[in-house]
Amino acid sequence: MPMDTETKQSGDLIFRSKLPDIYIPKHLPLHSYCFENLSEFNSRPCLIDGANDRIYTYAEVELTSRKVAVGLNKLGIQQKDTIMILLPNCPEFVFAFIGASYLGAISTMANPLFTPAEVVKQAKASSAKIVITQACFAGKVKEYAIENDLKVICVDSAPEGCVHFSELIQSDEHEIPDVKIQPDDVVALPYSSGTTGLPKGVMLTHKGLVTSVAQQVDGENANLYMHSDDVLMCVLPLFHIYSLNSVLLCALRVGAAILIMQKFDIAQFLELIQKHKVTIGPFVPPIVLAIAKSPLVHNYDLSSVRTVMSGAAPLGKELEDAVRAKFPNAKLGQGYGMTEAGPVLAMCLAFAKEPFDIKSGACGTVVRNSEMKIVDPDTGCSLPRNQPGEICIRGDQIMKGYLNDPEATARTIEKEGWLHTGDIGFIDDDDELFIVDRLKELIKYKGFQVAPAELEALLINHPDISDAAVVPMIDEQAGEVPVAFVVRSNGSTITEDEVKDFISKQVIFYKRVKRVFFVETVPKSPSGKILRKDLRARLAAGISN
Ligand SMILES: CC(C)(COP(=O)(O)OP(=O)(O)OC[C@H]1O[C@@H](n2cnc3c(N)ncnc32)[C@H](O)[C@@H]1OP(=O)(O)O)[C@@H](O)C(=O)NCCC(=O)NCCSC(=O)/C=C/c1ccc(O)cc1
Repeated sequence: MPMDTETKQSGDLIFRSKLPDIYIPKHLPLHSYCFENLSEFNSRPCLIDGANDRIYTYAEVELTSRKVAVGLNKLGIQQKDTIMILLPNCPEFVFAFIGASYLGAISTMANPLFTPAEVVKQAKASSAKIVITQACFAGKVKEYAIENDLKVICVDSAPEGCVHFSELIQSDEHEIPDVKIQPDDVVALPYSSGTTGLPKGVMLTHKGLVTSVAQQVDGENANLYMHSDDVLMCVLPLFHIYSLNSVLLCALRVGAAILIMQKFDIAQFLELIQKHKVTIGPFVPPIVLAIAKSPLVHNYDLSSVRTVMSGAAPLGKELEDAVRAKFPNAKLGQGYGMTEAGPVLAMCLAFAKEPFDIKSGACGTVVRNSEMKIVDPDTGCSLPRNQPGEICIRGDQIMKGYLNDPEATARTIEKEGWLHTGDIGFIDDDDELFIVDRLKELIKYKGFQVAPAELEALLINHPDISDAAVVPMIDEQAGEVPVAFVVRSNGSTITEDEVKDFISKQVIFYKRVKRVFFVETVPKSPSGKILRKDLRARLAAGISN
């Protein structure tokens, strides 16, 4: 029976899920919640390492994670300390994250392909006490580790001065310290720039992540139905919240198998789907595009796949339709997430155990045990159905705030608990959410965040550049790429290639500036805010140098 999904509360029009609220055991620490039903699937596969077919059962994963907790503790990690996980997808990522949770410690995750400066910035900002990485990335933190007495743990081999991960696992799991974890304690600290500014530590709590996972996979009619016979493709990086939450944590909760792939390669990807009979594919639009375009797809049997989910960036209707044909037995739909929102705000109801009809182009319906409103960005007034405005969400799943940044937190979460997403969308007559635009500055390259402010700060550091603004440019492969509008210093003849090289040396590949446009001035509001809309309009109109 569909329930009333729209209510009025102190002048606000509030939208809720079509699914009834459920009981969520939000008093449990994240690991206890994930492993609550462990006895039902102890001997089932939990992690499958796609690189070598090694299988870790649920019992093994739980035990290893507890041993790692003790091992970390022996290296000095205590409750509320932060560890940095600087790893591509691999079983050790999971052991480290869950192990830290057992200790009441916090994991901050970073892309191992970050430049040394980017890694050190996050390690410093998060006060990480240990870095867990691969030997080939250890050099990125070597100097910082020596200067700050940080321990570096490597999962493969241990270069001089590093500890081998296997040492952590040698501990006796019974020596786990008896910590009292509060629901509001932080467990994960991903970095995101939110609606404006530089990347900030997003404090996600035990209660927040338990709530988010429950909103997806718990309840009689789960919104994102999965079970212990499912095999999830884990190709999206676990260092971002999409994969960490909607793949790893959701799968652990229901006892599904997680097929780990370290790097996306279309042939290997299709091979792994066929070989391990993957049933659920949480993807992003560039992967959907690769599947839609690859002639290899016809050589593989993809009939095991029953759910194809796309998130982290908008998926065009044509692409959605094109990929539908490739998965004969799959339901295709979108989820909508944002790191700060815990992350899932809306989920496709065609994925429910008792599915609903959905429209292509929608990014789901607001999750249960949660409230959504659409507000006029100018007046702050809430808007009715079919009228686009800023999407706001309220619920136990949202972040506790930004680490050490109460001002940015206050700008993002209102006193009444509403989190502002910076995305513009509307809810239609069938409760489906459609995103149509973005208020926030963020650029999304294949679902990776690029903060314009970060690149602008680097650009104006160059002596030949007096001002700069960075905005997204539409790109078929990546969705968006960062491009820069640059004001040369007096007399400077700096070229586009010189500017690009200057940035490339300092940032990870997806933050590289793809085009540079030289301008006389950067358009700004009277208060000095860059008028990004004007620059985006100039790009759309076709600018040339
Ligand atoms: C798998 C993708 C789609 C494609 O990968 P790719 O084909 O390797 O292309 P890339 O452009 O990413 O990487 C290419 C470059 O990186 C290099 N590279 C690449 N991985 C390697 C490597 N492991 N070693 C070494 N070199 C490498 C590669 O060599 C190459 O370098 P270069 O040739 O110099 O450009 C990749 O872009 C990707 O993982 N994107 C997704 C990012 C992501 O997870 N975002 C989520 C953010 S959080 C969020 O928005 C939440 C939303 C949400 C929504 C719904 C929900 O339910 C929940 C949440």
